[in-house]
Amino acid sequence: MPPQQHGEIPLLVSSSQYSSARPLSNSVSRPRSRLRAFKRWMRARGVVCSDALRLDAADPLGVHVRAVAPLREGDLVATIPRGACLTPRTTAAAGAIEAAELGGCLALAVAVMYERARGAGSPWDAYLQLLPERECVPLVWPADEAERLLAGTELDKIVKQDKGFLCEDWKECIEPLISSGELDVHPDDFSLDKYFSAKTLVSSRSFQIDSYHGFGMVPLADLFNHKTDGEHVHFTSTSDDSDSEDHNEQSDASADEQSTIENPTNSPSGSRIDDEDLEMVVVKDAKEGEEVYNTYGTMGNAALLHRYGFTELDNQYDIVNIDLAMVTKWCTSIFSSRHARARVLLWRNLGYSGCTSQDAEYFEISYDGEPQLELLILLYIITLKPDVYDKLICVAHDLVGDDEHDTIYNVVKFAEVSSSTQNSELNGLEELLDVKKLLHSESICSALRSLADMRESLYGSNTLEDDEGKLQACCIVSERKLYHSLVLRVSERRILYRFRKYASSRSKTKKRKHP
Ligand SMILES: C[S@@+](CC[C@H](N)C(=O)[O-])C[C@H]1O[C@@H](n2cnc3c(N)ncnc32)[C@H](O)[C@@H]1O
Repeated sequence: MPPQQHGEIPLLVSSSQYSSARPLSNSVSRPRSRLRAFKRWMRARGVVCSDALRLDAADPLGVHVRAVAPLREGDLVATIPRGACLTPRTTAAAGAIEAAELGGCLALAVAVMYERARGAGSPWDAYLQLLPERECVPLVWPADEAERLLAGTELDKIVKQDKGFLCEDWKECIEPLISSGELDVHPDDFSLDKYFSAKTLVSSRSFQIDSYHGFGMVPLADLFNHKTDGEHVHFTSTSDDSDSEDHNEQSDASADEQSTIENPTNSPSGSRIDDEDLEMVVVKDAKEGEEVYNTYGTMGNAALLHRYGFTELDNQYDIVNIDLAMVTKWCTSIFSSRHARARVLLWRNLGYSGCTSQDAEYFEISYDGEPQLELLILLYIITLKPDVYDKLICVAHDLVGDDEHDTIYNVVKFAEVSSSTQNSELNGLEELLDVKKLLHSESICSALRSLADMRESLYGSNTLEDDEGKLQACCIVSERKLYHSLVLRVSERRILYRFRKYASSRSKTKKRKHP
């Protein structure tokens, strides 16, 4: 078989099928009659959906929205009263949520569990009936499957960590709520399992509404599928000047602090309430018959799979990370541990660091295989000759510039002058100051290739071509977890392929110019 063109694999199904594919189990629980009931519910709750849109519940795919007439930029296609949204403020559990001082996504998950438990008695029953029991995100995949399918990927270990944190939240916040008796719910309706299910819905379909409501489920707005850089509509508020609420918000705590809508009315508890309707506005024309997409933000496949349970082929926002721990491991395979510690320390003293998340520090490799500048600088410092390093540590503080580029310019200039003077081999000022070239020396490029190999080895013994073959043979609908985990693996390994190519081409260019 000829090798695959990296970065391109054929779509296995049509793009509209791909966009809204759901496992069969969901389709069984969401027949079209539920869609009809939801439309009646929308009318009763003042939710207005333009006649130019059609809501489709195509079995076995999920709900998606289609244009039945051409849509033009600026068209208003939906209005949703804030009161129709299910939020920690609008739920009948609002008092208990406030008393327990629950906030953010946890508060919304309680609201969802509570209204689900009320069944037909809930004002959101017809809406909730339309939602899947749970979104197929890795959090709710069987543990052994998640471990096997995500091994080596950016989501490896994260799912286990998530589960740990959510179990803690449940024990600390939800169990006491059940035992307090304040909500008068059956414990089964607030079980850990139900909490996980609610969390998947919150992570995949909630929006930050405003400072009064916080996170909420926004009926109708949450029926649009996502397309990276290809959305037709934005979710917004008439009073939201910043236009910041155009996508589903994430479940991380930082999202709690995001800017919200200015509210003109005061609520009893002091917050100001905005009563203007939320809106969906067309931002890009759509043809009759086209699926109408929203955007959930620009993110790589790991984030898409983590929060929403799907991936996109050839996603330009994809990245692969190389842990600092992996860099030090590579370093100690060549130099001593003392060397590794000292060089990392100097790098830090120069004001550099990697990206951080929880307890990990890492470097990003972009979609086109380019490593983060901080990694190149660290490798430059690691590979400095001992005498240059000795001189550098004495003046490190004086070399710290206004930004990372200033600093690296100062450091490289100092290091090159130090080594060249000693060898009496100055190559001329121009050569000295070509920082980019100096950060791609043969030794640094060789380190990059070793790091690519080390990162690649995390995927196990099969090759990228093996994964590509499996992906082509896999069914997006009946093998959803396998399909999306393969897209994630393949996308990441293609980045590593480009990363290796990047390292090889840089060192070759340098060799040709300076034989
Ligand atoms: C906000 S909902 C969108 C409406 C959803 N299709 C439904 O059936 O209700 C988000 C979920 O839709 C699905 N989805 C959205 N965009 C998708 C896409 N481009 N490809 C595959 N699934 C997508 C994912 O399951 C995601 O968690």
